[in-house]
Amino acid sequence: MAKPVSIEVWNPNGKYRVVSTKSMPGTRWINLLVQQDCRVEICTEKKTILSVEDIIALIGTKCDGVIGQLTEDWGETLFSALSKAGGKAFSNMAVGYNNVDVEAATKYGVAVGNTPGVLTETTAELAASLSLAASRRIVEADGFMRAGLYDGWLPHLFVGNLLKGQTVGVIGAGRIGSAYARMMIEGFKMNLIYFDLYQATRLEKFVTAYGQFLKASGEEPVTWRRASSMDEVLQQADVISLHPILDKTTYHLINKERLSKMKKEAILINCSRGPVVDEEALVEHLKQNPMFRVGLDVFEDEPYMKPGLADMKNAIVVPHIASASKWTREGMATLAALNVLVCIFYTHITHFVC
Ligand SMILES: NC(=O)c1ccc[n+]([C@@H]2O[C@H](COP(=O)([O-])OP(=O)(O)OC[C@H]3O[C@@H](n4cnc5c(N)ncnc54)[C@H](O)[C@@H]3O)[C@@H](O)[C@H]2O)c1
Ligand SMILES: O=C(O)[C@H](O)CO
Repeated sequence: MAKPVSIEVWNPNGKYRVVSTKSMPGTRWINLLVQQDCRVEICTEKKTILSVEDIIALIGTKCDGVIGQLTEDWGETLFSALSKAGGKAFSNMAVGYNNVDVEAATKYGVAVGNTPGVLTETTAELAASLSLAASRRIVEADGFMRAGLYDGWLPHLFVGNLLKGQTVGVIGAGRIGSAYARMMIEGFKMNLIYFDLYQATRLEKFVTAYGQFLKASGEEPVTWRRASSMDEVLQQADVISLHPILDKTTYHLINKERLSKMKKEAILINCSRGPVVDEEALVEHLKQNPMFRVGLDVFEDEPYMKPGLADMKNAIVVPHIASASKWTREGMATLAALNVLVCIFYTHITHFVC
């Protein structure tokens, strides 16, 4: 018998039972569920990452739908438990769903949802922030000031890279990759090179039009190029940002060999998923190339960092906060609740991951 898990309950007499494995920002998502006659149970256990056993205890013997988190392992065991409890719906509160086995969900008749779109700009803004922080060495310089080491202006003090006129490389030019590219092009007049399995037509049209606008204003126009291989991006770009999904094709997409193809003073940003980068190889590369810089929001063995990474001055590390704006997090919670409601009321839906 699994240990009971502490919960908070809304609308105790609701007809449908919906469980959220975490408290989520705002109340709109709770109100939406309550208005549709759901009893909402929110896990209040003081534990950041719930185990499969904890979630089985939360699901119990009757559960119509669950809102879960990217830190949880939604595979065969949980979908089988949810299905046994009469559950028809699961939504990840995330756009990435590499923690969800969609095939297993389909086998047990549970529809799966995710939360795309509402986090696009917020995530792209963090990638842009990390790009700026890395190029102008902001975190290093902040540490230097706080340590009381500043004793006057010097021509060589914290010299970084100018972004204007340089090339931004985007790997995975989907929603977030394209939004990031626009920020870097519009904001800093960078040229674009990108690699994706599909053509990013809207992005290309935007850069063409912006280039024409700049030219008409007497400025140097920006340019774009769709690379035929990822290596072209690695060799040519000054700042490279990773935005693909995590799957078999993108696991360790950046490895020792590929790092060696990048410019010595390049900047690498990862706001996608940790395992897209071979983090051990990255630590070694950072040690060998002090002018190479990285900005990381995600880690291979999250929440841990590979040995040595925390000591590297040329690395900026933040704890998976790319989608962490109030508007976005409330939007993700609302979308996750709507996903579950749609699946409870339209039971023929099997999956609609976007
Ligand atoms: N750090 C965070 O907090 C955070 C926030 C949001 C999203 N994410 C991650 O970002 C990912 C992308 O989100 P999105 O909304 O832009 O998704 P999206 O589906 O719009 O974009 C992903 C792009 O990657 C491309 N792609 C897939 N395989 C590829 C490959 N092998 N090589 C090159 N490109 C490839 C796809 O064609 C697509 O254009 C999510 O799956 C998630 O893992 C992280
Ligand atoms: O995939 C996602 O949505 C992020 O990692 C968290 O917002």
